[in-house]
Amino acid sequence: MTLDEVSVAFGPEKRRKTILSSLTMHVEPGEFVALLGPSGCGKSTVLNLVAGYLKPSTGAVLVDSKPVAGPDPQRGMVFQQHTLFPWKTVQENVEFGPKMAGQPKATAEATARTFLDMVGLSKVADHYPSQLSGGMQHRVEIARALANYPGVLLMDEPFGALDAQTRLVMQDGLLKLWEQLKPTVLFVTHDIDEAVLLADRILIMGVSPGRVISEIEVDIERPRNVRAMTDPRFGRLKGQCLDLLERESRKAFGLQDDDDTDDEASPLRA
Ligand SMILES: Nc1ncnc2c1ncn2[C@@H]1O[C@H](COP(=O)(O)OP(=O)(O)OP(=O)(O)O)[C@@H](O)[C@H]1O
Repeated sequence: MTLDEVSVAFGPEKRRKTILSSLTMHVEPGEFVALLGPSGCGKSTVLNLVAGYLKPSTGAVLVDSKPVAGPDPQRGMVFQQHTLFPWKTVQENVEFGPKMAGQPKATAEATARTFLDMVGLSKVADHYPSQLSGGMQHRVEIARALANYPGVLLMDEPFGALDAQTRLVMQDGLLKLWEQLKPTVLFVTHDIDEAVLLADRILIMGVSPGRVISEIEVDIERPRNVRAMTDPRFGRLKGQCLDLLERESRKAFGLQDDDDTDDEASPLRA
């Protein structure tokens, strides 16, 4: 997946606001990349571009070396808010995509069962979304996206609304699913721990206009689980992310940078 010199601007000509400018990033097939950045820097906009919900004002968005022309089930999106069909059961929600893709009824049902099993929800297949907890609904969302066997999984703060415990379970589950299926993942989060735990690489975005300002390789071996958080490298990587994000967040809020006089020590110089 490649975004090449992408810019996005919204609004009428006189009050046009540039959201992304000359943004370039490349994600290898099967790579797990997290996007971190201050609120409003354009993380969701990047996902919307790759999903095909939005076209760049300039530049190119390529998946499998082809320009993204519009939404495609091969690029599955999982949001923070729930988007399940409330009138369909869990099973029906998950088999919807395979059926729309033309799978025979029995095959679509089997595909849905496979993915519900993977996310540990076979027992509630005949429940309606309203009968499930928030965490369970998220697992259905993930099963629904995966049931299309997407090459690319786009996740927009998928666990942002969950309590800390449920979040750990979901992160562990996602690590396992990713190991099994190896989709390319672009994962937006505000949570530094989550980014370090899950990603192969973290892209830090800056504001005004949004662009990638730095990238951090996560050199903690896989397969991983939540215990990776106790690895000494985890703390070091977290510190690097914090330094970069703190500076960008101050900028986003229009605050003076404490380190302006000490540029040599700035992590941005690394
Ligand atoms: N359709 C639109 N029309 C006008 N402005 C938009 C539109 N979509 C996004 N924006 C603006 O683009 C900027 C970036 O939004 P985006 O949601 O991509 O940021 P983000 O980094 O994901 O933010 P957050 O972390 O708060 O979710 C914001 O200032 C937002 O108001």
